[in-house]
Amino acid sequence: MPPKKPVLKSKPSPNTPRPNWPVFKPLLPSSDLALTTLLPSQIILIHEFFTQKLCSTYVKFLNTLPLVTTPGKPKRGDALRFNDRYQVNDELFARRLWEATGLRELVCGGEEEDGKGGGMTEEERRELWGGEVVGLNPSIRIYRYTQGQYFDCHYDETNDLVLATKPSPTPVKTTWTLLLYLTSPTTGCQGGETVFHPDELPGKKNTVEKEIAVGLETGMALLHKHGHDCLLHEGREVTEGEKWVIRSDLCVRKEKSKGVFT
Ligand SMILES: O=C(O)CCC(=O)C(=O)O
Ligand SMILES: [Fe+2]
Repeated sequence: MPPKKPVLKSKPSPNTPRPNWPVFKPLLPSSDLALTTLLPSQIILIHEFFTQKLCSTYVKFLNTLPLVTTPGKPKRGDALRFNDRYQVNDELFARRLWEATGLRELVCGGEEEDGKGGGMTEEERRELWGGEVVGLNPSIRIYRYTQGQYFDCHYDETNDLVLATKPSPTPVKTTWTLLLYLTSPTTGCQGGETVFHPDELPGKKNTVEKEIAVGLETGMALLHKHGHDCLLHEGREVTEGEKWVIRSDLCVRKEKSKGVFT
């Protein structure tokens, strides 16, 4: 049996103060954004989710945060990642990223589309996203990769969370990873592709025949399914310049059946 591939565990740090994030301006009108399927039910892209100008504003701002270089040597079973990171629990920012950018309409369908946005029915959306998407994971992770840094092959795991919604909290689980790239070759960053690999785990039905390398594009968002169906993937080594990423996850409502949340 091949060795078990590491799973990425994310630990939010509850006491980090909320950063004074720049406003999301300028953005393209949400009607100009679309979900582009790269691999059905697995990898979806949103080109120009952030404009180039907004990305450059964010990179300048994120540079002022106290990023910490992750140690080259992970704990047993953790993925080897080597980058500079900042992690904060920020429900407000997660909500803004969900509501003020057009992401919610893209994922859940807009009102004007009569509940059938993007040609998908309500049922198809639930099937695709793994339930009713209610927002983004408040655990916001910022990555900076400089020359020679990378994120080794791993799977992203599902997390169970409780969102602090009003009037009552909402139990959720994460189902898809969101990566928002703020830099690319046009800003002087070479390498750093997110690469999905075939994997040889016995009985794993969600795999790819050939590797899929997604090149960086300034302002592009990438969504990929995680948890049980996660594809083996890596953040390839950056060979020049800096790669900046904002990471969160889609959260779906946990269904309560027979008194148990699933
Ligand atoms: O930076 C990348 O391209 C990949 C990041 C990643 O895989 C993760 O955050 O789990
Ligand atoms: Fe990952």
